[in-house]
Amino acid sequence: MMMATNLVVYFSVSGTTKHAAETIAKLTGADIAELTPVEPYSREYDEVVARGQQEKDSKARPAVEPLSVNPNAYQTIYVGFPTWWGQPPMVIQTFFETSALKGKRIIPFTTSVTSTIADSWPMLQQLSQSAQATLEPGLTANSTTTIRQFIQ
Ligand SMILES: Cc1cc2nc3c(=O)[nH]c(=O)nc-3n(C[C@H](O)[C@H](O)[C@H](O)COP(=O)(O)O)c2cc1C
Repeated sequence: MMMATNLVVYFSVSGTTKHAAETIAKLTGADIAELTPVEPYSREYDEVVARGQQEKDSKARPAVEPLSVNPNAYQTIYVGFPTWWGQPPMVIQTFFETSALKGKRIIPFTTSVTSTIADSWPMLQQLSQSAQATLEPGLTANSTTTIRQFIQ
């Protein structure tokens, strides 16, 4: 079996980013891997908000389980996350800092209510620079139509 050269890595709490990630993987023929925190997030919205806020304020790096694939085997990595307070959740920082991403193309995507991928750009730029990865224009993946247009 030929290995895909693209990988979709995503973090999702309530399933919206998971759905977007699956759509991107299907349209691009990419492999897909979920970024899973060692300590799962609650299903209760208020608890997610409280934990997310605490992690953001303390600049936490929540531990994540090893990915089901080795990102090093791919050239292009789509990295997806829900926007939390106008930026990526801190597990995305964990991912960038604990993966060997040197020389990789990173295409970020986010789901949100109103925020766009541009809001997350400063943090993504900083993380990509530190990882010596190339940050490519990404997308706000709130609809299948937008995803289709981007992939075309
Ligand atoms: C802790 C928290 C913070 C959020 N902050 C924002 C925000 O700043 N901007 C926005 O548009 N949506 C915000 N949202 C909404 C989520 O980005 C949106 O519901 C997202 O699609 C959820 O993705 P998921 O189902 O993959 O977890 C926030 C949600 C949570 C739980």
